[in-house]
Amino acid sequence: MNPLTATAVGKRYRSRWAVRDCSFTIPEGKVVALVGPNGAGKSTLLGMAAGIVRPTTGGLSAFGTPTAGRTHPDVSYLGQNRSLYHDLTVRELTRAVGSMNDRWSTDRVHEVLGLLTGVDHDAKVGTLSAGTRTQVAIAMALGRLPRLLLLDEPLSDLDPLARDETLRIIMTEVADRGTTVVMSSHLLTDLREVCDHILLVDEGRVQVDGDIEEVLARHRILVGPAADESSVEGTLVSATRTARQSTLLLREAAPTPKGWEGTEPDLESLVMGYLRASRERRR
Ligand SMILES: Nc1ncnc2c1ncn2[C@@H]1O[C@H](COP(=O)(O)OP(=O)(O)OP(=O)(O)O)[C@@H](O)[C@H]1O
Repeated sequence: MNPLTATAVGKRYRSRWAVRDCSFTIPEGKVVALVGPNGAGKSTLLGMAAGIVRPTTGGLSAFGTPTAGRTHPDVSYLGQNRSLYHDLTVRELTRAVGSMNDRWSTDRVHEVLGLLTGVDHDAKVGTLSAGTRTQVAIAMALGRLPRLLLLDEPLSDLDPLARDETLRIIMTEVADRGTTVVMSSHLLTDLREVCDHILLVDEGRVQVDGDIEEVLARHRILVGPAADESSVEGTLVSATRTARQSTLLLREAAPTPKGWEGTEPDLESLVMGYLRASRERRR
């Protein structure tokens, strides 16, 4: 059973669609980079996957069960607001969250916290830095022993060292337990380290969905003379142009024409190309 399947799912807030007609399947054991510009619908999608946001149309299912209205027992979700009890100490929080979950491992929480630098178990959660709070929240999410972990911008308020620690914890979780992870972030270099699947959304719709290596191999960056774009074949995603030179991101490009230089994009240039296209469309 796939950890997550979306079938024509949509969410409308008043007259505006935040997510529209999204269909995709996340295969088991994948680490998925959920990327897209601000306001693309990433948090809304994750909220629906966690059963916290109710879809307007279509639906999502986790391990074959519709997610609307409740979080599947095999799913852990870390929202952007982190939702922790600030008046409890880390130790008390671990006990409190444990008492709310049927399946729970305090040992797993301690194991994760033990890998992090300087988390004081007797400190009140509200006194921790935002970055440490995020790490504590990830430890709580892992304490539920999830088979699917949904993380909404888990790296956003972490310094480089804390980001590295957190990515290692996620990688260890995937390697040891085969957990499927869907993680939204704008930090593409960090995502590239851990993710093997990309889901790129823009204006609420899925633009790119697939294994990162395969997706990159389906795209080309061509650099060549601005006056000679007619010789280029393929689906143009976006372009940057100067008076003399064009840089094009293409999908399903034909062989590189004479006078042009063709390379496979890296994740950053691929996503940048799609974001640029999105900005152009909005203009
Ligand atoms: N509770 C809400 N009520 C009304 N509109 C909302 C609500 N939540 C999200 N939206 C709108 O839905 C759209 C998608 O928002 P969402 O937060 O899902 O995007 P995002 O891709 O996560 O953005 P970011 O990268 O900035 O976090 C935005 O236009 C946002 O303003």
